[in-house]
Amino acid sequence: MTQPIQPRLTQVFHFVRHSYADGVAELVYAFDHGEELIERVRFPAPPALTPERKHAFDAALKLLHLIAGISYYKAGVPPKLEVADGPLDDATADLLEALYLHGLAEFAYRNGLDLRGRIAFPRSGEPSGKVEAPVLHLPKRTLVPIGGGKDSLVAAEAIKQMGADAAAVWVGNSPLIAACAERTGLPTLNIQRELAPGLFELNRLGAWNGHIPVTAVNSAILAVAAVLYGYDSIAFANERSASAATLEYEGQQVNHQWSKGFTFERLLSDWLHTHVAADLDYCSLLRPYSELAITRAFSKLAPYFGVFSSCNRNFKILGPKPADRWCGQCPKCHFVFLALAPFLPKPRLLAIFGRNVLDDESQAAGFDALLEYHDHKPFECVGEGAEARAAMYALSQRPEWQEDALVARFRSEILPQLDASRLALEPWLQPAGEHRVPARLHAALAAIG
Ligand SMILES: CC(=O)N[C@H]1[C@@H](OP(=O)(O)OP(=O)(O)OC[C@H]2O[C@@H](n3ccc(=O)[nH]c3=O)[C@H](O)[C@@H]2O)O[C@H](CO)[C@@H](O)[C@@H]1O[C@H](C)C(=O)N[C@@H](C)C(=O)N[C@@H](CCC(=O)O)C(=O)O
Ligand SMILES: Nc1ncnc2c1ncn2[C@@H]1O[C@H](COP(=O)(O)OP(=O)(O)OP(=O)(O)O)[C@@H](O)[C@H]1O
Repeated sequence: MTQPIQPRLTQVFHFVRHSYADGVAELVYAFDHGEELIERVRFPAPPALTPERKHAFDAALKLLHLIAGISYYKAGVPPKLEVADGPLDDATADLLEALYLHGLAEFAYRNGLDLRGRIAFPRSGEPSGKVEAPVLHLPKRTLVPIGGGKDSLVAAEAIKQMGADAAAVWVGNSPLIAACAERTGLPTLNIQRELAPGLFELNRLGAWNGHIPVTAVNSAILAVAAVLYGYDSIAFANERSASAATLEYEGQQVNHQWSKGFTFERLLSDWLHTHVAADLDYCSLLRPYSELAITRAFSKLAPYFGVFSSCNRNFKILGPKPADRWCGQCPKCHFVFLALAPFLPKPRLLAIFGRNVLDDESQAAGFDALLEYHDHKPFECVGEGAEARAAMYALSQRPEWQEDALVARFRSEILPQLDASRLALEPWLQPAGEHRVPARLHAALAAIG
């Protein structure tokens, strides 16, 4: 019998092989000479792959193998990476090294590790990355990923408003996401993802564990899906605030949401244009918008109020799910409550959450972190500190909120220490900054503002 492997003591992480047959992709990894770790991604009702798309499909699948490996690599972070397929061109290695370094920055920070200089994918020395991949004449339709929260529903409604041909797509088996996707009224596509069971065993044996950039994994899965089913665009719902770091540590920015940020969006969209198809666009429809602009847009989408949730406790793979859609205790519950409050009648908001989080003194520390008051922003998908302060300030000026415990505390204790000229809500509602939304979807972008 082979001895179980001690992940933290391993020397090499192997990208062993990947394959695809009958709608099932198998992604295989191993540490040293340990047992194979096999992740499976299941694409429902797969159409036959046309010969014109085969090359693009293989390239997208290979990237998925390399990106999804991050869940397993992090268990041991060994010094060497080996790719059985052979070394990578520079553009591919650059993309992966950026993803593994920055996408695991929170993981490294919280585990007291420094991954700088440690992550090197084997390189062939081939520059590539400049020449466009062939045009595949993909059908003009859009995959709209649904995450169960407000952001993707705002994006889905904007796409519907412009009358674009689109499907609501999600990865995994969350019934909550399924209910949101169905509520959009768009055709749906549900892709299943099974992590290698061996990962949970490695965790039990004391593997390194922590946050991974899951949006990158979902993005790579959807790139494969776009080629397989025929979609020319993938329109995520990643907001402008996602590019802002959670904290800075020894000169390195640590961003919980790195793979939701604009740097990753640019890297992946360029890579897809040069390695998969010149007419496959990857973008975020919400990139120019702050969280507050998005919550304002969402406040008009009442049909979703009874089905959506941004509370990530709903989306755990293992263990029990919370009894309520909103746990009311976590940073996401705190932030979404606060960010919706300026735009919804108070009774409506309390009905969504089933409680008044801002009138609960036991949640003070959580809100302080959101406001970056005596703490840094939480490691979660929440807006910028200045954005949270603007929302809290707006509530502190409104009679219906002023007396609630945490708003009253803000008025008396925190507000006197702030520069009042920087607390206006209005500037946060204006679109700003770069985006990668292709021209044919610009009408959807405009529908949000
Ligand atoms: C749902 C959640 O927040 N999970 C994070 C949590 O995981 P936990 O151990 O409490 O339970 P499970 O989710 O059931 O995971 C079990 C173990 O499986 C491994 N794992 C899971 C998914 C995956 O894609 N890769 C994995 O390796 C991992 O070892 C788990 O322990 O804590 C974990 C450790 O900090 C996080 O890794 C789990 O986060 C999930 C990957 C996840 O889906 N998180 C999203 C809700 C999330 O954080 N989204 C970010 C997007 C950031 C980005 O750049 O993409 C956001 O919304 O800001
Ligand atoms: N399981 C999933 N399958 C496909 N896409 C997903 C999944 N989970 C999240 N996403 C997508 O990743 C992006 C970021 O997710 P995020 O959780 O920020 O959005 P959300 O769930 O729509 O909104 P909220 O910020 O309220 O949680 C969104 O485009 C979302 O649709």
